Amino acid sequence: MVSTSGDVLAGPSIVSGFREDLLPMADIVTPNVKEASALLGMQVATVADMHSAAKLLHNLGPRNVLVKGGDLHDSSDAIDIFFDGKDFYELRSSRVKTRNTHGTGCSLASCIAAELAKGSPMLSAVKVAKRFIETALDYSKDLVIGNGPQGPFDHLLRLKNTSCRQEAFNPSDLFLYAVTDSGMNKKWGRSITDAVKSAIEGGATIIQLREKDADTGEFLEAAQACLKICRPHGVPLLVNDRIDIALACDANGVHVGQSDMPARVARTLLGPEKIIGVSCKTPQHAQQAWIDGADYIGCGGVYPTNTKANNLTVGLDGLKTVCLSSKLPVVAIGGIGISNASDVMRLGVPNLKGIAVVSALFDRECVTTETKKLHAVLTEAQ
Ligand SMILES: Cc1ncc(COP(=O)(O)OP(=O)(O)O)c(N)n1
Ligand SMILES: Cc1ncsc1CCOP(=O)(O)O
Repeated sequence: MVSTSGDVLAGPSIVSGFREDLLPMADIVTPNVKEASALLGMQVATVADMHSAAKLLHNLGPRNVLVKGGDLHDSSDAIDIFFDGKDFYELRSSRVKTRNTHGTGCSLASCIAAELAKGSPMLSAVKVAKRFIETALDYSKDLVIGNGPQGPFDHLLRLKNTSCRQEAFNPSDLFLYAVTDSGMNKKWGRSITDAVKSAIEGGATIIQLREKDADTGEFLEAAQACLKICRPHGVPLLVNDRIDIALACDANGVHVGQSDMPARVARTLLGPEKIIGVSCKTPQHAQQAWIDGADYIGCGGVYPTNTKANNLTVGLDGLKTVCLSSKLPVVAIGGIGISNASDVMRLGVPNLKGIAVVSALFDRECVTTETKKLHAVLTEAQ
């Protein structure tokens, strides 16, 4: 109805057609703030207005409403308000600085439709679409095409040669998740790079650097060296807690806890392509992680552990409850090793994708041997 550039594309008769005929039939309506203003005859200029507009538009009949706030430039994030008639969700993505925004609304709506056709629930479809648009905007932000105030963005990025870009997150990478510990490596007289090399040799599918004692310079150097080991094997490397280190070395992503940098802020800082994991002990944590744009959650301690002091044990029941409430893939953590890994994997919840382990790999003499053994147990339990 009103393009991102502000051009009015539909006159009054079309607006009333929308209100009276189309909206009552729609599963979702996705107006930008100018379109919401035109449909409702009110000014929609703040996030609070977007909430009111979503509710008023919902009263016109569509099952779901997404009011898009990309044109509200006073926020550093692009904030959209999703309303399903019951709950409001504030969906954020980082604002990509570019003039190439022509076609974003149509692409977002098409992407939602495609996700729905694949069987996704509405809110998941909206979230996937929003991430896709953010990625495409970032991908095409520097294109120079035409002379107008706005340029087109390139939504065919996935069809192009993207070898220089990071691979999308694959939940099956969570299968055997090795989390390093500087104290344990010191105890066994090995460097962090040797520890990572050995874990990969044994079959670890993703690595997290959890270096609680390292100072910043030392941590960065270790992360850079570990990346050189991980990349050729296609094993993602995540950094525990330290968004700055992940950014500085261009790691694949981060893992954050409930008292660390919120995942929503981490997403803004890291952009759409990096992997973000969040520690969750409750369904509420899991719901928030999903809203905040995380890629997976780590749930535990499943069993008591000496590796993390004062850590609450949630047990297999707690793990199952979190998995069942989570829309994101889950990796179990805490006290897991060869003797109990199959009990965890046989929990019977499809989004439980693997186990994350510290001491069962690194508080051992031979990391490669222990990783191989654990890999075999997991494979058997699949
Ligand atoms: C995969 C995974 N899950 C959970 C954690 C725990 O993270 P956090 O709660 O931030 O605690 P610390 O690791 O920082 O002590 C994790 N690291 N990895
Ligand atoms: C970091 C962390 N978060 C929850 S439990 C835990 C420690 C896991 O270590 P281990 O595998 O040695 O029990």
